[in-house]
Amino acid sequence: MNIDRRLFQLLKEERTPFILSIIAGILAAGMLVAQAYYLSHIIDSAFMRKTGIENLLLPLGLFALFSILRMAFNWFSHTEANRGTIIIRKKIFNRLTSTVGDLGPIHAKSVQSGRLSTTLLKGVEALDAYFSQYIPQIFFALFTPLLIAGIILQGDPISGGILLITAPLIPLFMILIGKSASAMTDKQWKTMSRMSGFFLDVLQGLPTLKLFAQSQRQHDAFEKSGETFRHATMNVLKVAFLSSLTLELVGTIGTAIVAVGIGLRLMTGHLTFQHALFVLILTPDFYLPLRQLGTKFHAGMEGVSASKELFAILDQSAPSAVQQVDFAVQEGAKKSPIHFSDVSYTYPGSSRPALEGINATIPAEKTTAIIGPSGSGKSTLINLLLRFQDPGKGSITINDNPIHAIPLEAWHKQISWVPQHPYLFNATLRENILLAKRDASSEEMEIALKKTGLATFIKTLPQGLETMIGEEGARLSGGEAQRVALARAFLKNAPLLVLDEPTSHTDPELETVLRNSIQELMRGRTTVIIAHRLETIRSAEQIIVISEGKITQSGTHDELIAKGGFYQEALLLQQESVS
Ligand SMILES: Nc1ncnc2c1ncn2[C@@H]1O[C@H](COP(=O)(O)OP(=O)(O)OP(=O)(O)O)[C@@H](O)[C@H]1O
Repeated sequence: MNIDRRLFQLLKEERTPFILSIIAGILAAGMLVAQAYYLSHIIDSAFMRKTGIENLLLPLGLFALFSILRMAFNWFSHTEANRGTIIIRKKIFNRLTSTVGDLGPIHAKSVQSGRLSTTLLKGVEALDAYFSQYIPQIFFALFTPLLIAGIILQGDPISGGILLITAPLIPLFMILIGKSASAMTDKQWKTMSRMSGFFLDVLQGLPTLKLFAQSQRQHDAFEKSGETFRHATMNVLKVAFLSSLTLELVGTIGTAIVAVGIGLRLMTGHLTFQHALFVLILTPDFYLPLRQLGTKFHAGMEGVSASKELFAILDQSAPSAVQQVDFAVQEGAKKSPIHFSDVSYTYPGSSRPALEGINATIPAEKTTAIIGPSGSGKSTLINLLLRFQDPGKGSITINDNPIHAIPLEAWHKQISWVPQHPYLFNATLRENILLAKRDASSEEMEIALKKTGLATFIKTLPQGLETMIGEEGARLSGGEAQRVALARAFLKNAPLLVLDEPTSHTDPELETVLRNSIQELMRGRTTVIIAHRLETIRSAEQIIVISEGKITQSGTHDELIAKGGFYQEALLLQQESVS
């Protein structure tokens, strides 16, 4: 993977602002030469030839004009480069978020969230210096010295020759130092993203660490990780300073040689004062873009290192949609059963399938309860139905269409999902509920709140529906969060309902509210529920028993009781625990 080529590809897609930036930068270089010419002319006329002020007015005016123009071109050049960079940043961020979205929550869970967020936010930010500074500087470092050398060569071949001989030393040193700088910046970036992942992990697991008296150990580990990062950063800085020093040295020595040469020829009368001054003014500006290229190279390096992780995300192919069936025209789909035909799924990196040879029919507008021991594959089955992952083998069809041929958004519109631990955003309660239907009317909202028993709870909140509920719903109990998820499902009013029945709420009053809400929600919908309560299981029109990734039993409550096996045993256990 050639990163630079891929970054250039991004640049090519948004080239206009960069072309404008480079043209403006080149015009600014032209203004610089004109400025130097008029400055040397003014000084020569005023001090050597003692010209009257009236004859200096025009050159002074032109000098001021070129100075203003140079500033304007430089400003425009920076603005355009920044504008282009913002467009690229936005584009790459959108591509990344849509790839992460397409890869689904299973992929997001499999990577450290701290590391992922560092890559998405800081990684994209790190591209700034690469595009807005380093790339335009490559062109300025090529063009400006050539322009200046070309002009100096015409009137003073010796100075021009010195410039042309010393100039290549700068890129040469840059290449030599750049190689080790690149490896060090890579290391620094990797250490930083690893440290972010570790930090978030520790932060999220702090209560657990405290309970197991492990917080000091983690603190030490974090300190060690910080030290590694400090070390990596110092190494990068050392190389950057060494590089600056070398480039400054070449520039200064080159300027000094030109100055000595000019001085000698001035004394022997081989050069006019004005021309000598003109060359002396321009010489530092000959080296400046080359030296700046060195500095900007180091600033851009972080972007190159970050882009390796960014492209690694973009390269992960999202599950492919075979043939996009227009779900909108599939009117009958709402009332159609869903068929699982020989479905198998193995998690990436796992040697054992989580589901194997699943054949089942989910009847339309009826309730199917999924039961089975922990780790048997219930959630995996639900994830396949939700298309968080696609089956490795076999197919899931509705109305004769494989569900993965339906556009993902259209499929998700048909489903309400109520997980065990619903995700709540750091927003108001209203915003969290309206996530299901942005344009819900106040009547719809009222009904959803009433049906989930949230209406009474909201009255106890200081700001009612406008109360901020904190990150991951920090201010809500597990039961309240579940009710928010149910309210979302009521608002969405989708024909397919996928539920993971709550297990952990002991308050009998709340349990009755939740159960009644769920029962009402299930009415008239195709429901798949990972069921834990006897009552829910018993009232389901179909029960599917999963064990070790396979369907071991299916049927109604009475049928399964008659057959014996896991269902009957689990039922007996539950009854015993209740009594
Ligand atoms: N992201 C994952 N990567 C690898 N293996 C996984 C992943 N998620 C689940 N598994 C494995 O797949 C199998 C089925 O897991 P699944 O979560 O579907 O079980 P479950 O029946 O829902 O369990 P529970 O009732 O405890 O929630 C288990 O062996 C589990 O270890």
